[in-house]
Amino acid sequence: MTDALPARDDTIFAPASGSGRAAVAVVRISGPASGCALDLLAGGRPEPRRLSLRRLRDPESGDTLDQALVAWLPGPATATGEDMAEFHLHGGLAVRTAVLRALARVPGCRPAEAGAFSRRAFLNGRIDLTEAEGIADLIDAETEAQRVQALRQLDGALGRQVAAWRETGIELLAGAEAALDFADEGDVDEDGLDAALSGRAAALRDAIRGALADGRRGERLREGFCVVLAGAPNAGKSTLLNRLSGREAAIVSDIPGTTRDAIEVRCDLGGLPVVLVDTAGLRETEDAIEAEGVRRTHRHIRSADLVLHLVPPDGEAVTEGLSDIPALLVRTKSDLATGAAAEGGLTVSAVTGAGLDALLDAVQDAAAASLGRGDALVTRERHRDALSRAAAHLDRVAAAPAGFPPELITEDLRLAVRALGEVGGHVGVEEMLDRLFAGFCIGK
Ligand SMILES: Nc1nc2c(ncn2[C@@H]2O[C@H](COP(=O)(O)OP(=O)(O)OP(=O)(O)O)[C@@H](O)[C@H]2O)c(=O)[nH]1
Ligand SMILES: [K+]
Ligand SMILES: [Mg+2]
Repeated sequence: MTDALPARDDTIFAPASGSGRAAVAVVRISGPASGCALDLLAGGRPEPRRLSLRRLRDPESGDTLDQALVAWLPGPATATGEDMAEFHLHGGLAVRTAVLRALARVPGCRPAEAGAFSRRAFLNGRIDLTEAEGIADLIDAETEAQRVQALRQLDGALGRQVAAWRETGIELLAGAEAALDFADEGDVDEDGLDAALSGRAAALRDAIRGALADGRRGERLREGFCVVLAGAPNAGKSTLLNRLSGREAAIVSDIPGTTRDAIEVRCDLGGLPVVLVDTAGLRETEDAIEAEGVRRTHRHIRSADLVLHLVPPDGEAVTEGLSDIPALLVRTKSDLATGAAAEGGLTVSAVTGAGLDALLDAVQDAAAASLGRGDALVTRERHRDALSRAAAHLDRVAAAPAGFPPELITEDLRLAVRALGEVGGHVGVEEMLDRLFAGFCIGK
């Protein structure tokens, strides 16, 4: 899997649960001194992989720190691949602080930095990079669809697929290198191999490009579907934002030009993450600060997934800069509207609440169409970049004309395999080639 790395001889510990007051707080330890920490604090190592009740004592003073459930998890079949221990403490701040202070005095133990447990799990080959990212995303998941997507990645959906593609790439590379080595000896039919090779490279390229052609919905789901509220000053943008988010996030007044800085509110719409952005009203203005606000509004509009274009009863639609972005016309302040209803769009009143459910349904539908339900393979720009490079190299192999220098073909295959390896964090190609060549039977 990963290249051999020197064993880490330090032991790390950290609270694994939140920082507030709670019934239980979990402290995890990983590294060679984990067992020693149990010896010193809990009077010994209990039966492995079972929670046992122990009195925890300060190793120096002998004072009781807590009555806690402790677990002894000898490596390497642990989350990090190292010896581990867990303390399930009473969740008060003073208990936690006392135990962490005692652990810091165990020889070889030190507090963990952020992500240190997952980092060790990766370095010890327990998880690949995509699974590490899945853990991070699962912890950050705020909505149901994000949870599903993170769990799928943690489960290895992306890692396994890319590993299979990489395996195919390595086979192609091994075949091409063998052809290169033995071409002059007449053992391998070079032309036959070329045709098969370019066909297989094209198939691999197509599979990768197929996964990339997903409308970036995995990335969008991590970031949230971005809905920008735009329109003329006093159209009622801030009032609508407050109403939709259920809190007074933005200042509302009857003075046009109230909002200058964009205000973002994250919300959960039927399990989908949506970011609502209130913006400065669009108009020509002499006020330098408001003008900067308007420039920012245009920037937000350009990066929006959906624009809610708000128009009050007496107002006109602002068209400038809105043409290429998916937009929904929203007629505001319907409680004030007199005369015939205007044509087109949705009609709402932030004051009476009329039309808000229909508006939320429309936004949710747009978000669902754009985000999917967490079944995307690619969830980060990092994956997209590496996979795109792999596909480009395979494309060159597939398109190479007859008689193309075989050294260049193998180089492109090597780079494709390397790019695929980056996704899971496996970059050492040589050792895999050695293994493959060892079983590669050409009789030499
Ligand atoms: N009657 C009624 N008044 C509304 C409604 N929505 C907003 N208003 C009023 O319209 C005025 C402007 O509202 P804002 O929410 O500040 O408008 P805005 O679009 O954010 O304005 P700027 O930030 O200046 O661009 C305020 O006095 C609001 O109380 C509504 O649905 N009905
Ligand atoms: K206003
Ligand atoms: Mg406003």
